[in-house]
Amino acid sequence: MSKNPAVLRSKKITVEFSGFKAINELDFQVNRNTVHFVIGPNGAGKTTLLDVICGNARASKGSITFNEKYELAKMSENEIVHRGISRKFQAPSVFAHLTVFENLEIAMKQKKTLRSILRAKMTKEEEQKLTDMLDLIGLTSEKDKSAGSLAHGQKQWLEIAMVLMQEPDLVLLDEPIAGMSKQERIKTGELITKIAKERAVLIVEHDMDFVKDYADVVTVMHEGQLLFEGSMEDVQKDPKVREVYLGRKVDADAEVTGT
Ligand SMILES: Nc1ncnc2c1ncn2[C@@H]1O[C@H](COP(=O)(O)OP(=O)(O)OP(=O)(O)O)[C@@H](O)[C@H]1O
Repeated sequence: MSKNPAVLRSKKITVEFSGFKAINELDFQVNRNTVHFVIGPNGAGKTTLLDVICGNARASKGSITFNEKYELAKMSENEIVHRGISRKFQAPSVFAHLTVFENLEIAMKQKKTLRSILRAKMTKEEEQKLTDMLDLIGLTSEKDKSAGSLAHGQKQWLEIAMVLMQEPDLVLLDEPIAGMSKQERIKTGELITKIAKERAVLIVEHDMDFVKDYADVVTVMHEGQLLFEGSMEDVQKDPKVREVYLGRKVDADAEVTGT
C-alpha cells in the first residue's frame, strides 16, 4: 500500500480486560511519512490500540515492534517515549500559568526540574528549535502569552508542539479536532500533514470529513480486529465497512439533518 518503511508493526496483538478481548490478534502496521487514521464504531478497540502502543495497556499475547528493533510490549511508558513514540491525549494539559514559549522550553528539557529549566540559558540551537516550532504551529505572535489565555485550538497546537519537542518518530493523536471550529480544523489538518513529512502520525478519529481530507491510510477496526484498510475512497466503498460502521453513520446523520 505504501512504499515508506514500517515504523511500527504489531503481530497478533491481544489486549484483554477480565477475559474480554478489546483487541483480538490484531496484525497492524504504520509506515513512515504517513497520516494514518484509525476509525470504527464505539468499543471497536481504537483507544486500546493507542494505549497498548504507548504502554498504557498491556498485551496478553503478540508483539509490537518499533523501528524494526524495539519490542514495545516489554517496555515501560517512559522507555517507549524515550525510544520515540509520543502521544497527545484529547484534553489539553499545558501549563496554563506559563507562557507558550516556556511550555515549549519545558517540553524540550523534560528530564530537568521546572525551576532549573526556566533559569538555565538556552543554546542557540535550542532557541532556533523553539522558534521553528512556534512558526510551525502558527503561534509566534502568541509566544509571550500565558498558555491558559489561548483559544481551544491554539492550546491543542501548543500541545502537539510539546509532543514534537521530544522528536518522536511516531506521534499518536486522540481525536485532535474535538471541539474545534471549522477554521481550527483546517489548520490542524494542515499541521498534521506537515508533521507527517518527517515521521508517522497515527490518529483515532470519528469525524469522517476530516479523515477524508487528510488521510493517507485508514484502518477500520471492529470488535478488536482489523475490518478493512486502505484509502478513504476504498474504505467508503467497502460493503463490510458500510454495514458495520459507515452505513450506520450515514443513517444517523440523515436522521439528525432530516435528509
Ligand atoms: N480498562 C478497561 N477495562 C475494561 N474494559 C475496557 C477497558 N478499556 C476498554 N475496555 C473495553 O474494551 C472495548 C474497546 O474499548 P475502546 O475504548 O478501545 O474502544 P474505542 O473504539 O476507542 O471506542 P470509542 O470510539 O467509544 O472511544 C470496549 O468494549 C470497552 O468497554
